[in-house]
Amino acid sequence: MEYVVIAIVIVVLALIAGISLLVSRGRRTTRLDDDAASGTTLTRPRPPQAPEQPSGATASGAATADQVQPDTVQPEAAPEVVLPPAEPEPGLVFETPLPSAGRLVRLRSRLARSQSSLGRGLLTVLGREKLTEDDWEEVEETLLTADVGVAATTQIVERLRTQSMVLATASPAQLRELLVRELTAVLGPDLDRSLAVDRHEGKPGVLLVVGVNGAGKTTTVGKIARVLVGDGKSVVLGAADTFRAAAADQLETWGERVGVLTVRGREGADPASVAFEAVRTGAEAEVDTVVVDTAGRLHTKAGLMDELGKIKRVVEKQCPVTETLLVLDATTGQNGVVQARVFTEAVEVTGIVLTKLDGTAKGGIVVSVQRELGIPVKLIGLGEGPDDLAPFEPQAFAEALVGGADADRAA
Ligand SMILES: Nc1nc2c(ncn2[C@@H]2O[C@H](COP(=O)(O)OP(=O)(O)OP(=O)(O)O)[C@@H](O)[C@H]2O)c(=O)[nH]1
Repeated sequence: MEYVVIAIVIVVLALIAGISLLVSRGRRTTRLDDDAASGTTLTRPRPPQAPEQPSGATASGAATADQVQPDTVQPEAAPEVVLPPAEPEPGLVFETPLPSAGRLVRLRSRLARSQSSLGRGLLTVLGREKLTEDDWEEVEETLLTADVGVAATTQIVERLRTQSMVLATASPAQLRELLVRELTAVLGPDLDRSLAVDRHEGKPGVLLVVGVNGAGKTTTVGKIARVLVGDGKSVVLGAADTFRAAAADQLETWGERVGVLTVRGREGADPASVAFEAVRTGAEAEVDTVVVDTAGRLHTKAGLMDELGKIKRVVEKQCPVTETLLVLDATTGQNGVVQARVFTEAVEVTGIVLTKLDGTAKGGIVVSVQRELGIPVKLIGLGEGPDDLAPFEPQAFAEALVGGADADRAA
């Protein structure tokens, strides 16, 4: 009799284990409300099933944490439980973006609008046989129209003027080379543009992303996640823009595509608590980087300072904020720089992301933004595609603006 009872218990347990395995496999995301601070929910994509995963596809560290561990010890008397194969869920194969190095070169044709107005404009004038005062004025005007700014324009014109003799005899290729050199010089080639996103002293790097709504902030956070995953890092995203519910959905979708966990708040939740939770989760999962998106409502400067200051203070109870990126829309020109200043006064910005450079002929804005704010441009947005975000490289950028035989073909 005892044996019969034991056998029944074993069969029941085996069935329960089988059913729970099926349920967890079928889910697209895992809700972790119990783990979360009040007002916060976490979702993470299910790790891809081995047979569906293309070679090279990987999930970042956090996403693998909830993999189901079926009980491997089978009691002798238990009958075999045959589970039907898990239904493959469409769209759940994680993407592995290419590493970020060299992206600007690959995307240089996106700067075609700036290239034709700035680069070609300058080459046309400087290619003239003998440069008159009118020609120099044209050079100046071309640079100013491209938003290079007065100080840098003066510097470039002065330096070019001292090389008039060289210009007079230069071949088109030499002219391009000279122009690339002068543009590179005003782009701050020696500025440190590395992103402080690595783990340090046993804690993840924390990247705070701030900026005016509509500048492309949430999109940029999603693209940054892809850059980091492409560069082999594990990432957790924090959707601390709780002002607009769609922003969190948007971010979650970006995260899901590359197997990155997103920590989000319920609508209207305290942004600082979401940021705190994201960093706590990232620290526990021992990921490399936690990227936190923030709301950018430009209500009052005091309000903005309070909100960003609180997020930073609360986050830093666990880990220091290692990088604060300000997202700016390149198409807003000087207006954008004025708005940017408010953010730089509210929080210590360590780098600029200039978005929508593909949609403007004013590529010179990189120069003026850096000079006016005294902060290096670290990343540039060159389109709406998921991998249209590139690390900023002064020389490659100057080359793209001036154009060469290859660049002309690509454009
Ligand atoms: N052409 C182009 N469009 C971009 C770029 N970056 C972002 N965008 C677009 O800009 C629009 C606004 O982007 P969001 O990420 O929603 O802007 P946001 O700043 O987060 O706005 P909120 O979520 O309201 O705070 C979207 O249509 C993006 O696709 C870029 O580099 N080039």
